[in-house]
Amino acid sequence: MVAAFCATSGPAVNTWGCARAPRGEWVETLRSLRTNAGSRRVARRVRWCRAAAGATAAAGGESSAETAPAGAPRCGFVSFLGPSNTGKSTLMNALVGAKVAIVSPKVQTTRTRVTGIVVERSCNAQLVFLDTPGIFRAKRRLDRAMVRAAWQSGSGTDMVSLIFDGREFWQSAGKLNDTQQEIVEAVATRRANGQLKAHVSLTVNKIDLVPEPERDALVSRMREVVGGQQAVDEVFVVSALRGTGIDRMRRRLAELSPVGPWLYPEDDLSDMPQRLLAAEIVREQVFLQLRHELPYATAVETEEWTERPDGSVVILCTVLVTRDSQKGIVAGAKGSRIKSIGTQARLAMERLFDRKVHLYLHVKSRKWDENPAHFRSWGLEYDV
Ligand SMILES: Nc1nc2c(ncn2[C@@H]2O[C@H](COP(=O)(O)OP(=O)(O)OP(=O)(O)O)[C@@H](O)[C@H]2O)c(=O)[nH]1
Repeated sequence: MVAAFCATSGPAVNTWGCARAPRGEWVETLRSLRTNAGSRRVARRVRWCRAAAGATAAAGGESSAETAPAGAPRCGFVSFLGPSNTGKSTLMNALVGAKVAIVSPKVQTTRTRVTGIVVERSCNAQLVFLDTPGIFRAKRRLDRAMVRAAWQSGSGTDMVSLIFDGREFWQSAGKLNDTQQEIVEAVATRRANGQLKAHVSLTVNKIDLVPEPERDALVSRMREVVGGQQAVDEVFVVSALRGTGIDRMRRRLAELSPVGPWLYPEDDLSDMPQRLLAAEIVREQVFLQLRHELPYATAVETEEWTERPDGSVVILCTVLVTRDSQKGIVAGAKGSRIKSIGTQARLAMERLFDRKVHLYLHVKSRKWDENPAHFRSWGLEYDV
């Protein structure tokens, strides 16, 4: 039994709040490139991109930055690492100036590595951000795969930024929680034994949720507990949601980027394939609209993508749950919820793809979480 719903095209609305209009060339580039290679492939991919572009500068940020001739182009890869729900995706969207990663108040929203690309003119630098799944104590197979992908994403990038929640740190009276502690210790160990050569920064996010008079003391305390463990080179204090500290952070990361040619066309915002972006947009709406009713193992895949002569596109996405009984939760009474998910997702797609979209949604039950092919399609490893 399949529940189906079609959201036909209406007037495009800016539900994404993009700071920069998406462009046709971007969509073309998205089609021709795939980012979500397995996590071990991140380092290889960075090297391959550099070799393909004829770059000569070595990764490692600061040293090459110091010796660079003024005005030389730079290109830096930055990966984010942090506990769930600390605002990594929101931060990447803020740095890129466009919505390329989905965001929800639910933990573990990000399942795969998402790339965001931006040019920082002041340094003639292109920055490529890798947003990763949050780190948490993983028991289930999908969770384990996500956490593994997050840990591995730092290998081979020029910079790693640990994203911690400032309010949480403030509420715990200046103590790191277990996950933060684990991350700091792992980074310090990897740096000490030479496994991690990247520049490491700590980003204290959600500073808007910390009362103003307390902020300086909080950041000093964070520097103390983290810097004292030889884990980080620099601290950024930001509110990704409000945009505070974002320009400064982007500029500094650009200054630290190695000298070398840009690896993507100037207007590119991401190199995720369109089909994957479409599925992510639907998944965001499923997360936002189901909230606490969301079945754990919900996934979305794009089954069809058909271009029409009038320039519009027909997209068929399937929302996958693992049990028949969960289909009704996603569909809602008389299909009202899936209809609303479809409407919001379509509007977001029209904004992002800059064209009319006819979106069809199906809800199916399938044991997708036991299928290695699904994991691979998201760049995750399947363990047995
Ligand atoms: N007040 C406030 N909220 C924020 C800020 N940054 C992110 N948030 C909120 O925090 C929640 C989680 O944000 P995400 O960007 O999805 O967090 P994430 O770290 O990518 O989450 P995972 O995918 O679970 O790892 C969302 O509700 C955001 O709106 C911030 O600077 N201030």
